[in-house]
Amino acid sequence: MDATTAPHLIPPEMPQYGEDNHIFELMQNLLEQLLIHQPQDPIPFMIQHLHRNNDNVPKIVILGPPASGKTTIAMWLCKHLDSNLVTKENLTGREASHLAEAARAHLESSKTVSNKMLVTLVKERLNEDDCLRKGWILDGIPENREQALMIQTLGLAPRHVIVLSAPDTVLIERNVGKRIDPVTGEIYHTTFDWPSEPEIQNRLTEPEGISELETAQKLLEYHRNIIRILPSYPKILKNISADQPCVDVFYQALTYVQTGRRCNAPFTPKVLLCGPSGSGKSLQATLLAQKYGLVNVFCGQLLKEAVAAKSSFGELIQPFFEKQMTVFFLNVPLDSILERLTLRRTDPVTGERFHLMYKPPPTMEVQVRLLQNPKDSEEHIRLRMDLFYRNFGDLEQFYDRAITVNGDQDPYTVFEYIESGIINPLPKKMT
Ligand SMILES: Nc1ncnc2c1ncn2[C@@H]1O[C@H](COP(=O)(O)OP(=O)(O)O)[C@@H](O)[C@H]1O
Repeated sequence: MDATTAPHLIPPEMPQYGEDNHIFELMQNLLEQLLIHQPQDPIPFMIQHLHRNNDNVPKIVILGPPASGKTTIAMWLCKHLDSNLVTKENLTGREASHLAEAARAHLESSKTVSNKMLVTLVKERLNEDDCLRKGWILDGIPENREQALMIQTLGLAPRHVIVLSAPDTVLIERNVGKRIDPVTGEIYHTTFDWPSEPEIQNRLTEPEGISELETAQKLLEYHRNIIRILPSYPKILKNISADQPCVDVFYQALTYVQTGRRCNAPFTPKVLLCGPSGSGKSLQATLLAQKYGLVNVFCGQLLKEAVAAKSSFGELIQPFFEKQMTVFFLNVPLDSILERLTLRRTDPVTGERFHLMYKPPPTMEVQVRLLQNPKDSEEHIRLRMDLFYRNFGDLEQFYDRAITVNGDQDPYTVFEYIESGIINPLPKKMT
């Protein structure tokens, strides 16, 4: 809708309040819970849910072939996030649960636990107080599509699903070296992760089913099932290569689960692009404005307009500027800027812009009439660049959350960086 013809003037503080306090997500979560649980009396249910204040606890599923490191990564994540690890083994091993007792009996007689039994155990566990308060990490569950659908129907929705992958040959070889500490449950490896304490070394046991043949059989089954599970989680999946050191896998998993969930709340990105002239600010701003329907405010132009109209434009837009903004600094070395700007030309007849290297004029006729802006001379560019960097020192201090982006690459790669920085503000700097 055209804001100037809207029947009411909506003060910018209103949507801003909603965004700052995550009102949309809060309401959406409440609605989701109401529809799943369908309480007789919705109001006390909503009050109880709000008091519990657990909408943001970890709800993570880790999937992957045998020996991809699911349990190792899940344990590390649990420690780091202070959450609860839920595995098939600890579900069936629970002492206090009649259901687990039945599952154990079943396991002993037929070597398997039915889908229904496993999912009911999952439901029982995830609804326990510690899982409600601190969240959960499901390791290797669901194992097949039937379980995935049953879990979904129960309203148990993970926020993040991580899929570890590695070539079968690596996994078969890796699994043979797996060892378990029977006291702590920690997982070790004869080559990759051997404990230094002799006491632990001596008590490590070799788990069952890790021979080459057994792992190969499990791998076959995994590949058959996984392609039918993944379509259940189209928007929350993250594939991570497990064929790299454990710590690298862990940090990628941690970064993923710590990034905010992409939510469809109406959200207005507020972005400030800084960089010397020629660094690609205008192009990136235009791309962002097109994709997100934003207003592209060219500061220079804005100031000119404000002066011309003698309006208090500044006052009007101030509330937008004072609030949190994501600030990106486009960093491009002087040589590239010189190449970009000194070869820039304008056609005085049509006003169209060309670049002698990247966008040459279509005909000789156009080429001979092209003009160069005097400001695009090397001397002028060096001066402006110098001025920018002298000022940028302050700017960076002022916006301590500024993200530095390498602007010396193709514009769509730069755009992807900026976009992911807006949607999932990362703690790390992207360079
Ligand atoms: N990225 C990795 N690189 C090398 N070894 C690993 C890696 N991840 C796990 N391991 C080792 O591989 C074995 C299997 O790991 P585990 O976490 O039990 O896998 P899963 O739960 O997927 O079967 C363990 O001995 C573990 O120490």
